Amino acid sequence: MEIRSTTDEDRDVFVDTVHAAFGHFPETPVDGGGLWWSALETDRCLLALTADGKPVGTASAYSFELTLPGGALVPVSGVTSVGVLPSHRRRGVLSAMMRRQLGDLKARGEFLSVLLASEAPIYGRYGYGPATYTGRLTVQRHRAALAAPRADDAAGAQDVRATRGAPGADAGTIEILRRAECGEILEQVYDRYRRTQPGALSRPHRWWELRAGQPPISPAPRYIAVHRDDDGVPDGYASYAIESGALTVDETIAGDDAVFTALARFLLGHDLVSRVVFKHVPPQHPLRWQLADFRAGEVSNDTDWLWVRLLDVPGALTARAWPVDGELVLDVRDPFLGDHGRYALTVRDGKADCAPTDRAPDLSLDVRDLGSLYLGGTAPSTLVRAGHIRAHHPSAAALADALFRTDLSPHCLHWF
Ligand SMILES: CC(=O)SCCNC(=O)CCNC(=O)[C@H](O)C(C)(C)COP(=O)(O)OP(=O)(O)OC[C@H]1O[C@@H](n2cnc3c(N)ncnc32)[C@H](O)[C@@H]1OP(=O)(O)O
Repeated sequence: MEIRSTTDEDRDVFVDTVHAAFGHFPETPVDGGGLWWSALETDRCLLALTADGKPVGTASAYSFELTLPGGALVPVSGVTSVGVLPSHRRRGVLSAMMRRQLGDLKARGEFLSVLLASEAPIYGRYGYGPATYTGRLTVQRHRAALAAPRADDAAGAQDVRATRGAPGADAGTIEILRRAECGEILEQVYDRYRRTQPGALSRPHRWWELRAGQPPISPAPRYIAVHRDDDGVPDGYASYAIESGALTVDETIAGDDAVFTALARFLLGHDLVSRVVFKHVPPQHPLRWQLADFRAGEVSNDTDWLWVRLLDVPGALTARAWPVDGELVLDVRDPFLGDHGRYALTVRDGKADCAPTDRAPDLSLDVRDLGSLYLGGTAPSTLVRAGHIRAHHPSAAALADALFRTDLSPHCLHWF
């Protein structure tokens, strides 16, 4: 079997092979763009071919920027379009492609790779661990009143007042636009948002230009509620559609919590719908707590989203910011790439130094588990309790929890 990168001439073969691997028939072109294949970077696509030249496997990667805890923006590969024809599965084609791809990424000097997994059992063996999580919040519209905030209530004991639809309750304005009327507003608002949100990925201009991906990028019909601040500057949007009595929100992008609340209040106030479904709500999002009736919101589709793979442990650990000072010795195994390293992580004033050491380890872990911890979305103590990470003394897990924690939970809602 041969694995080689593609050229522009291979594009149709590559896309046909991906479709066949996923059990789809070839797509007919969509008027005005919208094929997410259009954003593929040909030189980052791999084809696996049999000895007689038949294409049987595909893998690719997009060039994104990832926001780390503390706000550093780093280049990452967004692995995608991974597929093997049903006729050639379980013969090691994927493993061969992953080995080639990880080698290529390291050779490019990248220290992180990310992906969205079609099935959870596939990618742990290649060193990827689930690192961000997401869910869907469904709110019954007739129970959707938001509670008034209590933080500034000096008495501290007043009853919750329902404020749904209360005029002037939120600062700024909301305008409903059609997708085609939005110009570059969505791209600009999204870009400002993702730079401050750990775990968020850039959406390169090319994606918006080509209308690649899912709403609100794609040409699928959607209403867009654009929020503007008191100076008229757009600082949030929600993309949504109404069908069969349900208002479904693809994504709510907000510069801060107050803008999110204003958009949520607007969406929850719609007549003629029985429920409002917010997709991509991260765990512990305050919206659930803002409902006057806590049980009016039901969380479903609670699942992993972004998986992270460290390609260079010191490079990755020194790139993110750290919330407290401390020292931790990590013994990290990377079975797929045959690597093993022991590192002293020393954090001072938010920055880490990470150097090889032969000191006794605090934690022993697989690189996939380090991927899960890296963005702060998974507590080390959880993986110790699960039996995946070994803590060598009683205080190791608590120390690691304090170090890996982030002020803002990581979240990613880009689909690729
Ligand atoms: C980032 C993305 O693009 S996600 C999309 C992934 N693609 C899909 O889901 C499309 C449909 N599925 C496929 O195309 C294929 O089944 C693939 C790509 C998932 C696997 O390709 P294969 O060539 O069969 O994998 P390969 O033979 O290299 O398997 C390697 C190991 O993974 C295991 N494995 C592969 N696929 C799966 C799976 N879906 N579930 C559980 N284990 C799996 C194999 O059993 C094997 O285990 P072993 O090393 O212990 O023997």
